[in-house]
Amino acid sequence: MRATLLQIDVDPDEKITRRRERVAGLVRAQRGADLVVLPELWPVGAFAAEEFGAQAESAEAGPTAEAMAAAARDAGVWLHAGSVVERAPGPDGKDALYNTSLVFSPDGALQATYRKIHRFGFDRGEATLMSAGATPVTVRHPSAVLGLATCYDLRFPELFRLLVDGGAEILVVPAGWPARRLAHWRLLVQARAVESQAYVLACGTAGTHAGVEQSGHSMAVDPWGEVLAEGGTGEEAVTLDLDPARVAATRRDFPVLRDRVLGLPLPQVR
Ligand SMILES: O=C(O)CCC(=O)C(=O)O
Repeated sequence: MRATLLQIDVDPDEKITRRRERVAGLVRAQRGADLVVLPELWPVGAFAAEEFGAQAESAEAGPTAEAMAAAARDAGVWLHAGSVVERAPGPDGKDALYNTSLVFSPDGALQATYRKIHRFGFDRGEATLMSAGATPVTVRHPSAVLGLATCYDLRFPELFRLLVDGGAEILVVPAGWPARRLAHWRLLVQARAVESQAYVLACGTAGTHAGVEQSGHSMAVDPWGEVLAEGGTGEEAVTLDLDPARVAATRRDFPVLRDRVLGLPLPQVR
């Protein structure tokens, strides 16, 4: 299985309409890949909070969804199109924003959406402007089950446990990770692969937007925790071959997941 992570430079001087066209062109150039992955919020920029409202769109029929559906169809590839700022009714029926990932099959059909569960920013940015998703999502690709997570989700292993329990073999993580915490990124991507005994495909952005330098360093890690491919800091396509059968083989030969003990009580301070 051939996968390509498209590490996009989110340049605030590039118009979003232009970036959409450019990224669609990059996806179209990936004919022959089995899976193409884009980063988190690449149209607007993960830290461009002041633009989230103006750039919010429908996850099913917005300009990014339409451009990415067409690009996936033209290239004949499965496409994890990263995420967009989705505008949709919240649980109370009022207008809400979500950080929503989109996955397309090669016929251009939207196979899955995933609303980021853990919002980043503490009391600012995404954490205050966006609503949280509440549903872990897995997607059946012809070669493997994909488990979806987004950026800050990487810090929450309990989500990845649920994805593994849901059958995930390849964990796909679009991100807009700051360069300041590159060491955390590399460690967490590898940790999620080792503990899940799964591939992790983690696709970040390049460049600096809203004053936040992005880490780049998109990574593909195998179920043993080995880094198969890693990007630099600029825009680039990181391509690698992976063998989904290695997930079951690793879980069989080193059966850590089988040894989980569930339902333990909370410890009492003594
Ligand atoms: O957890 C981090 O350090 C970065 C997370 C982040 O940038 C995000 O989720 O957008």
